[in-house]
Amino acid sequence: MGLPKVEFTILVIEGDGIGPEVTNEACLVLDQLSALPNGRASFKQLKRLFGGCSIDKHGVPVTAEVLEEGRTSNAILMGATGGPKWDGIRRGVEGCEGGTTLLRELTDVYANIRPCEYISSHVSPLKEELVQGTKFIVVRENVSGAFYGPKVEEPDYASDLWAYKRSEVERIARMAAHIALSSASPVPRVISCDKANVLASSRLWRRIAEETIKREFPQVEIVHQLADSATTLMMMHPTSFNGVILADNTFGDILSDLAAVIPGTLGVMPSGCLADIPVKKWGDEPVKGYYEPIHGSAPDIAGQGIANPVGSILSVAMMLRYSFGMEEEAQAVELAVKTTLDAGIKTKDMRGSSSTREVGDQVRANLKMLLEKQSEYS
Ligand SMILES: NC(=O)C1=CN([C@@H]2O[C@H](COP(=O)(O)OP(=O)(O)OC[C@H]3O[C@@H](n4cnc5c(N)ncnc54)[C@H](O)[C@@H]3O)[C@@H](O)[C@H]2O)C=CC1
Ligand SMILES: CC(C)CC(=O)C(=O)O
Repeated sequence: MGLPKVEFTILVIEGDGIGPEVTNEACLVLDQLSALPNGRASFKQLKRLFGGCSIDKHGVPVTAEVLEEGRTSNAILMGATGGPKWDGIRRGVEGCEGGTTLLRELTDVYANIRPCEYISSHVSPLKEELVQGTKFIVVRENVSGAFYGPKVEEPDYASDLWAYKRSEVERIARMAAHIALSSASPVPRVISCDKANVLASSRLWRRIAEETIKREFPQVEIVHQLADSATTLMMMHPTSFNGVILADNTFGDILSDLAAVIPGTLGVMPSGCLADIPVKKWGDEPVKGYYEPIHGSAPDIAGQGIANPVGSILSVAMMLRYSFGMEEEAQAVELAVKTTLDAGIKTKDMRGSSSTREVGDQVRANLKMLLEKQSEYS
């Protein structure tokens, strides 16, 4: 008899629009891993309302009970929230987006890790020779800056305070250096993007990021790039960003969505928000993480069964790696996705004709074979 499985509790927030469709495929991957006779972990899923569906039922985007489950669970898997129905409710934490920022803040998931790798499927609007070989990871500060500063919202005046403290920049710079030294990054290099020519918060950002990385990670190169010209360079020479892009909450959000042009669709981009440096190996204390595809609720395609579940499934791979130290399982999920896409099983956004469910089914069929092979050799 093998060792008893470790049970992890996952708060699952399917959310709105395509959220439930893509999250369902990712949850089935977790079920598949839980059911493995010789697997090392099982995943208890708490499916809860959040965002627009919670507003409709409870009048708030997130209830106190769900926030508490977010705080106490080992990890969170999120679909996406929001949509035109709730666009009018956006002040404070009353709206869908406010619920999301509140949960991020409460769980202190300060580092949003957003990998971008070129997947050859000929849907990138950029020339193949430009995008080939692109591999970078955006490390975005996730719980401060303009998203969180006090807001003034009057009929004829509005403002958002875009502020950073030394400690906030230090910890995200450490995370960026850590990721730059991991196997996720092709080179030990951090490209920090800011607007130090204009914004005071960016000047602090640049100075502290540079000091922290030079002092604590001398083996990591740090370079700086203004965030506006970074957008042009990213489209003209994507591989010049290979390594880690470090950016604050606002610039990181924009640069990582822009990065979706490289694979050619938002639908394949995963992300993880971490509350600490990732788990090094299986058995270490889990690191709290909040995982979600980077896309939104895509109301234009919701309910049609054509949403791409790849970003959500790859977010589960990130959860396995970064929160639980399950590297072999994470790699198996990633390979199962790659094999599925290489075989032409793709949704419409990748010029395929498969449904969300067909892509998910094929990923799980491939994963089954890969896990069986892994267990033969272990
Ligand atoms: N984390 C979250 O909950 C986020 C929520 N949102 C919310 O989502 C709503 C819609 O926002 P948009 O700006 O339209 O961004 P979006 O990411 O939902 O959609 C942008 C475009 O990408 C396509 N797309 C997105 N995900 C896809 C997938 N998995 N498969 C195939 N195509 C996909 C959509 O069809 C659309 O044409 C808004 O209410 C926004 O606030 C936006 C970003 C993040
Ligand atoms: C709070 C989110 C809905 C905004 C967003 O686009 C993000 O941070 O990913």
